[in-house]
Amino acid sequence: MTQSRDAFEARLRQIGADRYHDKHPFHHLLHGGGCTPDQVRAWVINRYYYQHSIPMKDAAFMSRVEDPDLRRQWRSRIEDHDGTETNPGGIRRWLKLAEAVGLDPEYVSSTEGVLPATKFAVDAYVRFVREKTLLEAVAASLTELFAPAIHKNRIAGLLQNYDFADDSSLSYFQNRLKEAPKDVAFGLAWVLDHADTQEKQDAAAKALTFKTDVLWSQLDALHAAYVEPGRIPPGAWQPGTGLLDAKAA
Ligand SMILES: O=C(O)c1cc(C(=O)O)c2c(n1)C(=O)C(=O)c1cc(C(=O)O)[nH]c1-2
Repeated sequence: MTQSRDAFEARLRQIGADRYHDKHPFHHLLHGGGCTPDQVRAWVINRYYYQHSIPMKDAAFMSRVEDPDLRRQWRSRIEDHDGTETNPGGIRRWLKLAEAVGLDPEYVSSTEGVLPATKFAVDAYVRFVREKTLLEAVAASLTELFAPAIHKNRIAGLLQNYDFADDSSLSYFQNRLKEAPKDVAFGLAWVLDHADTQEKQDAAAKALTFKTDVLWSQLDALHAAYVEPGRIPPGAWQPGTGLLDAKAA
């Protein structure tokens, strides 16, 4: 049976409550101050791959949209990450964080050393958005409903626990707190408007579930490689490499 708008929204929110990556042990370690400097670096290197792929995902989405009003709404997402003449954009802000934790931003932006599972998961998200219906693509972006809470926790946890954390190094997250709410309000309303049959509601819920898997599996890979059991796959980043100091020396 097709759910009411409110019941369907509650179903989507429950997916986040059950499966969002704020529950992953790696995030508890990171936000609680339990990560070593190298574990923080590994997170920054791998998460960069997500950041660099998000605008490509949004461009893939826009390339399939025929409605100029929807494209107009969507394109600010690309500018938020890639920047404009007046805004450095999220990718540059992420590289500031990379420098603050002692990484060479050129190394990080080369995406060498990214874990294979990170690439598989993130590339699967871009492919999903390229190939599935527009409804499924927008529904997959709705994990951002749950992101402001994790960004707030992260800012507070990093400021409290790590010397590298300050307004400049954490500017990526401060900005997302301003940018994400408008995106997600639009995306949620669009999904609620367009998922008007049971079949479409099921497909949207499945897309959001898929996206929680994309996020969770990245942290599983990070945890296995750099925390427990510490099995770094061939070709992935080795602590002691890709550092700023090495470049200065
Ligand atoms: O730090 C996080 O936990 C987190 C999660 C997510 C998300 O839920 O997909 C995004 C972001 N951050 C983020 O910064 C971001 O720009 C973003 C874009 C998207 C998307 O799917 O279009 N998700 C996310």
